[in-house]
Amino acid sequence: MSDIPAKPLIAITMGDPCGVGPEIIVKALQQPTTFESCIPFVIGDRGAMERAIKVCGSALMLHEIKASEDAGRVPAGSIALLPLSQLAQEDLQYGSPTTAAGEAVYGYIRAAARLCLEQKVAAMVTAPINKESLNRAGHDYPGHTELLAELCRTDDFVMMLAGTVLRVSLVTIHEALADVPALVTFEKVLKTIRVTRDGVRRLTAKADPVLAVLALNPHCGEGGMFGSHERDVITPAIEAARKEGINALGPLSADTLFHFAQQGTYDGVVAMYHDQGLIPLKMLHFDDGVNITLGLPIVRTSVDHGTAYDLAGTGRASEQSLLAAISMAVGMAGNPA
Ligand SMILES: NC(=O)C1=CN([C@@H]2O[C@H](COP(=O)(O)OP(=O)(O)OC[C@H]3O[C@@H](n4cnc5c(N)ncnc54)[C@H](O)[C@@H]3O)[C@@H](O)[C@H]2O)C=CC1
Ligand SMILES: NCC(=O)COP(=O)(O)O
Repeated sequence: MSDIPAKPLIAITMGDPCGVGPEIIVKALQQPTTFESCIPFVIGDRGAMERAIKVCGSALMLHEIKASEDAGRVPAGSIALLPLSQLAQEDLQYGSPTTAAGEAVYGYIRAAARLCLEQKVAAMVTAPINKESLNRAGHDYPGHTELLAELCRTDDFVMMLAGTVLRVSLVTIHEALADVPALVTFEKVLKTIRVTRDGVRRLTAKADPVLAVLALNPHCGEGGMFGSHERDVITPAIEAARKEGINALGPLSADTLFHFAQQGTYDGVVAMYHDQGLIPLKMLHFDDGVNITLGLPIVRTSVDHGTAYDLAGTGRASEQSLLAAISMAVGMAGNPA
């Protein structure tokens, strides 16, 4: 029997205390509509959240809770906060994350994942972190995605960014461009197609979504003149996926594909590397884009942007992507895989 109440409990991790995370959380939780579909609470730091409330000129109060199940009992007009750190002033300097901040951030993510795995909350939504400070604190992960995959003990995870029109998943994520070709293997392409198909089914309720699989090289390698990944790796992976009944098409040239994808021709796009997929995604969906980790046994969504140090402390960062991430998490939690 799960402890999750009728309205889903959503754990929001505060992210880097030196970035815009705390502010966009306050701005999102200021909107009464956020509470219509879920019970959100924040896992983070009191000092950072109090400062964010001031920065945003908000009338919200902080209400500390001791356990996730208390989140539904906080008075209206409050933010439920599960405090997991007590950072010092020097760890709260905008734009200058410290090792202590990196350690705190790690604690928020771990705690949220554990609550999801124990089914005490329906989903976790993450505010942006600084990956360098996470690593400086001794946690050697390129981002939330890989950390969560390890906590959930799975290798079959995929990063997808989704907006109202485009959904793009990535075969390789945070890798130096020079390393990408060696990492685009038959197994990784096939796994990404499979996990993307399952994810798109869950997001769209379409039984047989159409997936466009991108080439790695210009003009799909131009018959081998500009590379052989299309012939040797990507086409065989698409063929294997099609034999499994997955409606995957390609390889398709990345330069033209997004023109058609933005017209709604495909239900999902499988890109070979980070910027190939995320530049068009953010061109179209910077405001409403959501980062989703597919393939986990838990629901995790996130904003599509980073710590935005240039805006931290101004109250000007947009909360739209966080609102979309909360809404997506609520939808996914109500529509199990
Ligand atoms: N999910 C996560 O935890 C993510 C973390 N990052 C981390 O964030 C840090 C900074 O990364 P950047 O590449 O500079 O990307 P960034 O997204 O932080 O900033 C890029 C540009 O977008 C603007 N921007 C970002 N969020 C905004 C918002 N909510 N409203 C209005 N404008 C916004 C910034 O002001 C900046 O001009 C890095 O340490 C990176 O690893 C980046 C992406 C996702
Ligand atoms: N570019 C997307 C990104 O950096 C998000 O990474 P993660 O922290 O969600 O793994």
